[in-house]
Amino acid sequence: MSTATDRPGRPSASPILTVEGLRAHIGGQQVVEDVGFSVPGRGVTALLGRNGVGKTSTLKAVLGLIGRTGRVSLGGERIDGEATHRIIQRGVGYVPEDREVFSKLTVAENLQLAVRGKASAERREFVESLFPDLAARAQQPAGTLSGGQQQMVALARALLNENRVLLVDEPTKGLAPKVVQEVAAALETAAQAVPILLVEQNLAVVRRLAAGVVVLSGGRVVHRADDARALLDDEALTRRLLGVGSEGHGHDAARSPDERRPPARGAHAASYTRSPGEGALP
Ligand SMILES: Nc1ncnc2c1ncn2[C@@H]1O[C@H](COP(=O)(O)OP(=O)(O)OP(=O)(O)O)[C@@H](O)[C@H]1O
Repeated sequence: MSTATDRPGRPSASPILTVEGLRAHIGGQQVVEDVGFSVPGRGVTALLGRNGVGKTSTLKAVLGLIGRTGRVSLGGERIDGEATHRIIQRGVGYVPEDREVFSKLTVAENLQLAVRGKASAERREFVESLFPDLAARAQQPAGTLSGGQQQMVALARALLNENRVLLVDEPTKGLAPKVVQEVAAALETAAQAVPILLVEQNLAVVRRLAAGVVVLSGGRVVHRADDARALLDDEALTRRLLGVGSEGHGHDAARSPDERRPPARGAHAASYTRSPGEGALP
């Protein structure tokens, strides 16, 4: 069933996903400790933090892919008691960090396998307009695609379904600067149709896409704000929370003409966890 939050141009701002007191463990190790935040019913919310602070684990805990306790609500209804496949059926789309395409299957087969029920013609057209390259490569084995093209397949799979929220884990990781911009553009358009919780290490992409921001450290939320740019504009705070300054990482096109400056060398590819800087963990 389609929902108001799921239709392009008709989003809702009330929280679609709420997480309270979330704790999760992997092999006996506590990796998420008392995490709480909410994802508004529109736009992109960034989940940030240095390497190993629990971002991926938080997404997996929401989906019930790892052992967890706490409350997870989708559109006000508890889903933490449900199995992962039910949570996904309810409309929580997941684009994992490693993309997980079926390499021997074609692009078309990868997309067909992912669709729950039947995608509407409107939705197929929306996805095709976002990723025209995939239609041209429909019969190509997914394993022969570039990393960027595989990322497009992973995003297309999630977008073909009528999800109420998407959890997208490091979609630009390892991609060339030009492809990073293509993936960011696709996410920007996708976010008009479905709210996104985005784990992303490229701060230029965060600046371009994110409205709200949640920062983790040591499995806990250490910063939460409705305005991601307020964090990124605060050089000292960004350095303290993420270990790298935001200077030179900003998406130039997103700045006013007065603010524009030549990008720092490697700015588009820069990620905060690759250059830890001198900031201490808060
Ligand atoms: N399969 C696993 N087995 C054991 N420990 C794990 C496993 N996966 C993650 N961890 C540990 O859980 C903690 C959180 O990892 P997680 O991948 O959630 O962090 P992250 O913030 O997403 O990191 P990154 O930015 O590097 O992807 C880390 O200490 C990590 O070593």
